[in-house]
Parts: sequence; structure tokens; C-alpha cells
Amino acid sequence: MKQILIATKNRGKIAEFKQFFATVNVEVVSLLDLEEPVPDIEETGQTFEENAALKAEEIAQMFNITVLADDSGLIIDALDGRPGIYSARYAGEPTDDKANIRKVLDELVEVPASERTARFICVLAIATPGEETLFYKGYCEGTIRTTEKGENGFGYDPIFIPQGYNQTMAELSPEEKNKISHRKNAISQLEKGIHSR
Ligand SMILES: O=P(O)(O)OP(=O)(O)OP(=O)(O)OC[C@H]1O[C@@H](n2cnc3c(O)ncnc32)[C@H](O)[C@@H]1O
Ligand SMILES: [Mg+2]
Repeated sequence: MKQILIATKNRGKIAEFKQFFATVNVEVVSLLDLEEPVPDIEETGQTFEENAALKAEEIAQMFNITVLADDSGLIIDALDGRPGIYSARYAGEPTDDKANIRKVLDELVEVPASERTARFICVLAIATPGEETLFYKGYCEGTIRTTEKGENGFGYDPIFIPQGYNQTMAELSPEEKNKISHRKNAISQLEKGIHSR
């Protein structure tokens, strides 16, 4: 079976990539599967593209193979696009999903329902040593609830209601999320060979 190394330590992402790639018979290997632990890669970029490239290129160089990386996050209009590239560490480090959610909800207390629009973004970077890195981008539009709901998924899923739904992303089954998510939409671009940069 073919394998793809994904430069992530996020268990939520890994579970989703495993589902996507199972349909094309590709086995997903992540940084959590390696015998030698890989140090955390500093995400010093100013854009999702830069951070995705940093992760993909560093691991590709390290193992001299093609590597996929995912840099993603939540963009909230009423917060001028925050948490954005800082989504993982919005409430500080180490990453704490619950604290991140609390911070976002606190910042939005006064914001009325009609102004709680947001979108998830996922930028995938594919790096191969000696070749130009390719990028694929996907979005998922929605709104931010005032309280958490649902147990599935990860990150900001319990407060994000995808457009056209009345449940949060965390109330959807993994299969349902994987049909509409930003990550799914980025993978579709990858499958179609439509790179964004
Ligand atoms: O860098 P890696 O190791 O891949 O893992 P990470 O969790 O640090 O990942 P990012 O740097 O891309 O930060 C993305 C954050 O955005 C949020 N996020 C991304 N995709 C999400 C999704 O599908 N559902 C909910 N939250 C998501 C979540 O809080 C992530 O921690
Ligand atoms: Mg990260």
C-alpha cells in the first residue's frame, strides 16, 4: 500500500486524513508514528501558506521524501480575522482547545447573531526535496455559537455552525464533517490538481 507522510502532530487532523486517504488506498503516516521523535516546528510564518510550507519542507528535507502539511484555522469577521494563523495558540501555549474556545466566546459576547460570521480555512502544502512546493486551499463558511455544543471533531468545532446546518461541526458525525469541511475542500483541490500558488 502507498504511504503519505503528513507533517502534523494533531490527532484530530490525523483521523480526518486517514479517512480521506483510505478511499484511495493510501496509508497515512504522521509525526506521531515515527520512532525518532521529531521536534516541534516553529510556526513563524505570517500566513497559512508560509506555515504550511515551513512544516512540509522541514520534514521533507529531514527524511528526503514527499511530505504533506496542513496549516489551518478559524477566521472570525467580527474579530478582524482572528484567531487566524494563531488559532492553535490563541489562549497561549501549549495548545488548549477549551481555553481557545473560551477566549473566542468572551471576545464575541456583545456581538449579535447576524455579525457572528466566520470561516475555517485549510492550506495544504506538498513539499518534495528539490521541487517547488505546491499549495491547495479550502474553506468552510459558517457562524459562531454563543455556547459550546457537541463532542466530535476537535479545536473550534463545538462553536462552529456550518452554513446550511443547525448543528455545530462537533455534532456532525466524522463522515458528515468530512463531506463539507475546509480540509475536505482543500483535498478536493489537490485531487483535481488545482493548486492555489
Ligand atoms: O501544526 P500541526 O502539528 O499540524 O497541528 P496544530 O494543531 O498546531 O495545527 P495548526 O498549526 O494548523 O493550527 C490549527 C488550529 O486551528 C484549529 N482548527 C483547524 N482545523 C480545525 C477543524 O477542522 N475543526 C476545528 N478546529 C480546527 C485548531 O484549533 C488547530 O489547533
Ligand atoms: Mg501547529
